Amino acid sequence: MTKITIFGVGLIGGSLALCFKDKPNIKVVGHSNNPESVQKYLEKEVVDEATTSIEEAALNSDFIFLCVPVGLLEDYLIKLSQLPLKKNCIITDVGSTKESITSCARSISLQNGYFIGGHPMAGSERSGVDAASSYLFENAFYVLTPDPEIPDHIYQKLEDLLTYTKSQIIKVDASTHDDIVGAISHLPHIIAVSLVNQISKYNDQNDLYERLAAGGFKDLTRIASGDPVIWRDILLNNKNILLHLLNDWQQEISKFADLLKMDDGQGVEDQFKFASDFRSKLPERRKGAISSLFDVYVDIPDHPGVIGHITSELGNRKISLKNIEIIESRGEVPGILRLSFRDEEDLENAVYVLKELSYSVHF
Ligand SMILES: NC(=O)C1=CN([C@@H]2O[C@H](COP(=O)(O)OP(=O)(O)OC[C@H]3O[C@@H](n4cnc5c(N)ncnc54)[C@H](O)[C@@H]3O)[C@@H](O)[C@H]2O)C=CC1
Ligand SMILES: O=C(O)C(=O)Cc1ccc(O)cc1
Repeated sequence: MTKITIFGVGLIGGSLALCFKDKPNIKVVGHSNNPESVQKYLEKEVVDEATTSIEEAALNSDFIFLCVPVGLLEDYLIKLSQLPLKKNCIITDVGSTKESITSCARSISLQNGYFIGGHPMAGSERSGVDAASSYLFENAFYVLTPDPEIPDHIYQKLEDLLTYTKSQIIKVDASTHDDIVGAISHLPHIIAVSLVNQISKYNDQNDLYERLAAGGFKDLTRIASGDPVIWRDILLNNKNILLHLLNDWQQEISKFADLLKMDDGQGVEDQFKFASDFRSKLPERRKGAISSLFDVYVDIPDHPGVIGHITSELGNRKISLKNIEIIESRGEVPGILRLSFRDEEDLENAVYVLKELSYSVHF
C-alpha cells in the first residue's frame, strides 16, 4: 500500500487528495492542526484518514505533499527532517515559489528522504477544501524543480504518481521558475489588486464607477480576490524578483505617460500593435498560470423553477457546472444567470443545450 500524506488540505492539497483517493493500492492521509478540520476532511471523504499529529501523519509515508501557505513550508520541512521517515520517502511541495524551499531542503539532511520542489500551475481565487476538485490540474502544467543530486528513479516515482492529476509535467530549475512565474502570475496579481484599489478610491466619491465596472472589469481583475494570506506569503517570498519586475512595470507605465504627454498617437498605436502580436502567439485556451474563464450568461425568464430546469438539463447531459451566479436584473430582461464551466468543451456543450432549449445566451 502506498501512503500519501498531505499537510494542508485546502484548495490545492484537497484537490491532490481527490486525484489520488480510491486509486489502486493508495491510502491518502490528511493532516491539520485543527481537530474540526480533520473531522471535515473525513466527512467530505477527501482523504482516507486524517490526524492532528505530524508524527503520525509522516510515519511510513511514501510521499508527503506540503500544501500549506508558502511562509510555512520551511517550518514543515525542518520539522519533517527531525522525524524518522520511511526509506526513500519523497517530500514535495506545491508552493508558488521554488527557490527558497529548494535551498532550505539543500541545507538540511532529510533522514532517508528526498525533497523535490513542485508547483501545480492551476488554481483559482478560491481557497479551502470546499473549493477542491479532482479536475483542477487536468491539462495544466505541473512544474517540478529537482536538484541534480536527486536519483532518476526517485524523480520518476513522483512523475509517475502525478499522472493521476492528468497534468503536464515540466522540469525547470527553481530560480528560472521564480523569474517566470513572478512575471506571469505574481506581477499580474499585484497589478490587479492595485488597479481595483485605485478604482475603489474613485468610487468613494461616485458609485457610478462600481456600477459601470461590472462585467469585463470584474473579469479582468478576478485574480485580485485571491486569498490575502496565501498571496502575502508568495509576494514576500519572491520579493527580490518582484522588486525588479515592478521597476520594469513602472518604466512601461511611464512610457505610456510620455506618449500621451507628447500626443504621440503613432507611439500609442505601436504599443497596441506590439502587444497584439505577442498575444496572438500565446497558446489558445490552454490552462496556464492564471486560469481562463469558461463562462456564459443566460437570460432567465421570471418564473419559479427556471434555474432548477437549467441545472438539471445540464446535469442530465453530464455537463458539470463549476459555479453559478444570479446577476441582478437588467431592465428589459428579468434576470441573468452566469454559468461557469471548467473547460471549453463543457462550455460549448452547455451553449448547444441551452440554445436547443430556446434560452438566450451571451458571452
Ligand atoms: N491558490 C492557488 O490557486 C494555488 C496555490 N498554490 C500554493 O498552494 C499552497 C496552498 O494554497 P491553497 O491551497 O490555495 O490555500 P488554502 O488556503 O486553500 O489551503 C491552505 C491549507 O493550509 C492550512 N494552513 C493554513 N495556515 C496554517 C497554519 N498556520 N498551520 C497549519 N496549516 C495551515 C489550511 O488549513 C489549508 O488546509 C500555497 O503554498 C500556494 O502558494 C499553488 C498553485 C495554485
Ligand atoms: O487563476 C488564478 O486565480 C490563479 O492565479 C491561480 C494560481 C494561484 C497561484 C499559483 O501559484 C498558480 C495559480
